[in-house]
Amino acid sequence: MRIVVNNVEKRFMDAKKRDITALQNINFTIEEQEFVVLVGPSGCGKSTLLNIVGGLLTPSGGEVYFEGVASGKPPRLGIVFQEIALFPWRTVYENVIFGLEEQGASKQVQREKGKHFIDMVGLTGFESAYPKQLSGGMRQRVGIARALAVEPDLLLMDEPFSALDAQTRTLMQEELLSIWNRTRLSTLYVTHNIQEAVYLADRVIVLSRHPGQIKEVIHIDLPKTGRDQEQHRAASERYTNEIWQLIRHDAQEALKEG
Ligand SMILES: Nc1ncnc2c1ncn2[C@@H]1O[C@H](COP(=O)(O)OP(=O)(O)OP(=O)(O)O)[C@@H](O)[C@H]1O
Repeated sequence: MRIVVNNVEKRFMDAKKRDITALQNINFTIEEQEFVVLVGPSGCGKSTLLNIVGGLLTPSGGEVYFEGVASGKPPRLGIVFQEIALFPWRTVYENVIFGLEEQGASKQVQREKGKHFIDMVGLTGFESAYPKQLSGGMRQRVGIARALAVEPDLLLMDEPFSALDAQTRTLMQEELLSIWNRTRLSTLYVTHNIQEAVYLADRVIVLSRHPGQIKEVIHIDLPKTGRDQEQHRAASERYTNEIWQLIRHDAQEALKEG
C-alpha cells in the first residue's frame, strides 16, 4: 500500500502548559513494498510520527493518505514495539492468532495462518509455550508473527530490537530482512541505530529536533539480499557515516539537555 504523509504537524502541551511543536512540515511517501526507516536524535519525534502514520495519534495539522484516501487509519495495520505486549496467559499460537480472531477469521484460517507465520519466524515446535518460557529474541519473533498474521497493509516497527543483546539483535535483523523479502510489506521502522537503518532500509529519513523536521532523505542503493556481504561493506560504511554526520550535532545537543 502507498502511504503519503502530507504536511504533518504535531504540537503538545508540556507540563508548564507551553505549546511544544514536536513535528513540523513533515512530507514523505512510503511506496508500495518499500521499507522506510526513521532515524534521528532522542526526542526528535520518531515515535510520534510513527504513531500518527498508524492512526494511533491525531496530527495537529496535515494528513496521512492511504492509497489516496485520507482515512486517518490504515485499513490493516501490523505493529511491533520495543516491549512487545504478548498476552502472558496465551500460548505462542494463541498470541499469533489474536488479530485473526479479532478479524473474525474461521478456525481453519486461524490454524493455517498461525502455522504459516509461526514457521516463518522459526518458532515451529514452540506453539504451546507461554511467553515467560521464551527468550527475549523469541518473544520478539512471536510479536512479529502476530503482526504479520493479519496480513497488514502497513507494518510499523518502533525500536523492535533495542531491548535485545547485540548478538541476538544482529540475528534478528538478518531474520527480519529475510522475512521482509518474502512479504515485501510497506514498512515504517524507527531506530536509534544507524547501522541497523542502513542494513534494513530502502530509504532512510533523517529527522532533526526542536522541532522535528526532515533533514535529509537517503536512498540506500544496495540489494535487499546479501547486503552484509563483503563487497557491500564499504558502501554501507559510507552511508552510516553520512547519516551520523547529519545527526551528530543534534545528538550532542540532546545529550546536553538530558
Ligand atoms: N504525550 C506527550 N505530551 C507532551 N509531549 C510529548 C508527548 N509525546 C511526545 N512528546 C514530546 O515530543 C517530542 C518527540 O517525542 P518522541 O517520543 O516522538 O521522540 P523520539 O524521537 O521517538 O524519542 P526517543 O528517540 O527518545 O524515543 C519530545 O520533545 C517529547 O517530549
